Amino acid sequence: MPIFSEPVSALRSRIRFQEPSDSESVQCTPLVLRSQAKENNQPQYSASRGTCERDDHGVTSQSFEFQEDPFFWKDHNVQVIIRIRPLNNSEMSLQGYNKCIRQDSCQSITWTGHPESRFTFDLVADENVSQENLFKVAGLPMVDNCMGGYNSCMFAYGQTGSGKTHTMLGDIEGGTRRHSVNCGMTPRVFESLFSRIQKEKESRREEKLRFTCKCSFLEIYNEQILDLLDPSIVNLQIREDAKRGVYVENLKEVEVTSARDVIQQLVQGAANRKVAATNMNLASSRSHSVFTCVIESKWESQGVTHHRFARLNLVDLAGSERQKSSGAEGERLKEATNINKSLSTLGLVIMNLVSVSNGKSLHVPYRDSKLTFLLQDSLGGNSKTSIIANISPSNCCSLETLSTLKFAQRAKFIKNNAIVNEDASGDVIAMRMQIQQLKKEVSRLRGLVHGGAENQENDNWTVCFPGSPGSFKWEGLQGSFSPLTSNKRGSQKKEYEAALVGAFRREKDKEIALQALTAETQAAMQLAKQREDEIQGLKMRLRFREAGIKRLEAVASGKISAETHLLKEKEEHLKEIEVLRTQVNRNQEVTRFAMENLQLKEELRRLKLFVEDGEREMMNEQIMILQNKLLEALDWRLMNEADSRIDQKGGSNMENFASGEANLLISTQEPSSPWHSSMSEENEFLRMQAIQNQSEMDALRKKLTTCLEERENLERRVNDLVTALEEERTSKAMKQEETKQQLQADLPFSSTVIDHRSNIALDDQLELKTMVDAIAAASQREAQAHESTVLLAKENEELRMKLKVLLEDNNKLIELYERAVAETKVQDNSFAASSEEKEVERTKEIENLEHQLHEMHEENEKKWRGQKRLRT
Ligand SMILES: Nc1ncnc2c1ncn2[C@@H]1O[C@H](COP(=O)(O)OP(=O)(O)OP(=O)(O)O)[C@@H](O)[C@H]1O
Repeated sequence: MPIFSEPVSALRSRIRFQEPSDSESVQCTPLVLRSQAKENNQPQYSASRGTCERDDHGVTSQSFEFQEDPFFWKDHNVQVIIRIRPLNNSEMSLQGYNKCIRQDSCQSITWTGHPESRFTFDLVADENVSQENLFKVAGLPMVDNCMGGYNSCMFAYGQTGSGKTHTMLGDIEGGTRRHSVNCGMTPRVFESLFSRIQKEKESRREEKLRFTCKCSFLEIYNEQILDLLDPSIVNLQIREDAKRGVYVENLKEVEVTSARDVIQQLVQGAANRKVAATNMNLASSRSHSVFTCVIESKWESQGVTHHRFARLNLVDLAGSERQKSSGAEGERLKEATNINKSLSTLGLVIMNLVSVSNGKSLHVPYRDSKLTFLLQDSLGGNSKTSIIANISPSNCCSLETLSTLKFAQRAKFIKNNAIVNEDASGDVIAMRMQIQQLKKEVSRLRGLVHGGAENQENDNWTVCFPGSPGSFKWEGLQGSFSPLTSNKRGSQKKEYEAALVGAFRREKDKEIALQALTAETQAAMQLAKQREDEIQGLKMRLRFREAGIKRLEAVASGKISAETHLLKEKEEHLKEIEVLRTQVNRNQEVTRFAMENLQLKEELRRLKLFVEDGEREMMNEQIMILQNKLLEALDWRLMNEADSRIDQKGGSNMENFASGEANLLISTQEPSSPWHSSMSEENEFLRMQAIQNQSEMDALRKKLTTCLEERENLERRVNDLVTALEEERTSKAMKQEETKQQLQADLPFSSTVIDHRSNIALDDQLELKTMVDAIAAASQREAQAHESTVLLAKENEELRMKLKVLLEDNNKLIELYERAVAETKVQDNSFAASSEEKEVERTKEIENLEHQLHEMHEENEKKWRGQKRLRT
């Protein structure tokens, strides 16, 4: 029953608190009545930790105080609040008052399913918390943040029908909260904002404080951005640049000067929103809506024009839903798919942000959905973000509630880096000043490092951040500045310091390298000098030789005596020895060693420095970090693979989303995705197992053949023995016959003949005994053969059973494989085709094997029967 583009009816159902006559509406249950009673100061009775109340149905529940922490946003940039809505009619008719949650304190809640899980958040708002109370706790501080120049964002998350629109928009028909108790967060925020603006303007009149507020309202429907303030503009594009950051191109911006203006825009935009009836919600938002207001202020102080700005995003997300429960079909189903997909990306972004804040380096897939791309700054960026996770307490929504609680739990760990967006002067001037001051800062730090005096006077500088008009003035360590800018400044300072330390380290390295080079040059010069010395030595020796020759000539001509010559010779030899000795000392090899020694000394010195300066520890740390990164990458891969498998098993994406945490990892499943690779790996694994089974089967077949051969041999042997026995028997019978005949012929003759006959009988007896022994041995052998045949038959049977099990295994594998192949078929047709072919081949092969086995078995049986017959 689509209610599309019906502004009046859609708007009515959307922005008004459900009328009591509506059968599907959330009723003013006793709890709601209690909440109203509370607002009317009606008496309640107190429990130890909160307020204990009993409703008309006798159900007792505890109420806990819902109060803001005034210092929360000083130390935090992300706040997570759980809002429990009252049970509605259909839930009560299905599950009565049975609830899946139990609130334990104003911050903790227990999911009472199996196993019980306890969650802690910044705040838990039970069903008694009114719209006004929620605004005071969550909305007012956000207004303060915006006024202080912080980008702020509030988004409502939760399953369909959990109360997101009620929280963010509520009843806006009446205008502002003065008119309706159910008026939601957005109108209340703007009413408060404009009254603050008015007050500020009045109190700072002399500063010429001016405010400009521009608002826009968009929805992301089926991954398309539509302008709710101008529905004729469709499919808008998100852009990103250094100056404006992330923005929607051509989105209509309307200047607003009062809360009434804003509500007018809200009413207009809400009427254009895609709303439809589902089983879970009569007026279910089928899109994510983002209401943005940019608040700019300018004032003058001490001759400087200040410029501050803040972007306020109020987001009403579409609810996650299970097709089963929501009964989505056709267009609704397509919407639900897109909603769940973008919510999955949101979940993944949050999960990765949490990992990143834990020091892991992961890619955050902001661009995987329009929602996350647009909210990039609000998630892990420059923003103070409040997340309201809406849940239903009913047992009917147990799994969805658990899923929302888990999402909220993760979101708690997101770390944003919110800074005041303030600019004290023009960007260019500020940047020039920044460069100048940075230069001064560098020289100052250099001076510090080289022991120079610290120049405190030049310690003031201004930093401007590209991409936002914000800048801040560095006033030195003693300067006074907003504590809210100090975070950013601190991190910038740290970056500069890190860069500087890096530069100094490099400089130091260069100095060390220079020293090493100088040492090498000195050594080379020494070597050159040594060469010169060597040449000198050689020249000297040459001169000695020449002098020696001349002296010998003189001795030959008798000019000098041989004795004088020898003395002279001795003298010169001694000199030469001296020269050679010095040469040996300065020998090339020795020099090389000396140089090496020098280099080693240098290396040693460097290593000592390395250890002393803690460089070794640093490097170890770096190695550890790299190792951790590697492990994380592997973990991530494994996790993706596991999740892809879960996705596979869990069926459709939407059902998965509602049924647990794994749903948050569902990605677009592109062919190059980890899911695909894990499928291929699984296929590969199955293929390998099939191959292994095949080889095992081959081995068994071989064993079977050997067994059969052995059995045949044995049978042959038994047959031989049986034939031998038969022959023996016949020959024995023949011999006995012959003896008998001979005895009959010889009977009438003499006693010697009788003696001779008795001798023959003795021989015969001996022969008979030998034959009996032989027969006994043959029978024994036959019995043994029989035994081993029985054993072999048993073994055969076992092998056959094993083969059967293997075949069954193989069939199972083939089944698995076929399923995997069917799933990857769409992405890889060629692969599927080849898999099918292989499959057919394998099936044939298995059939063949079965056939062979059957034949072998039959053959065995036959042989066995034959043998049995033979034995009997
Ligand atoms: N805290 C609450 N107190 C009273 N009524 C509530 C509360 N929260 C939600 N409701 C009612 O529950 C019904 C569904 O709420 P709502 O439309 O805000 O859900 P939703 O989360 O925005 O759903 P969807 O994602 O389908 O758009 C509405 O009639 C709304 O008035």
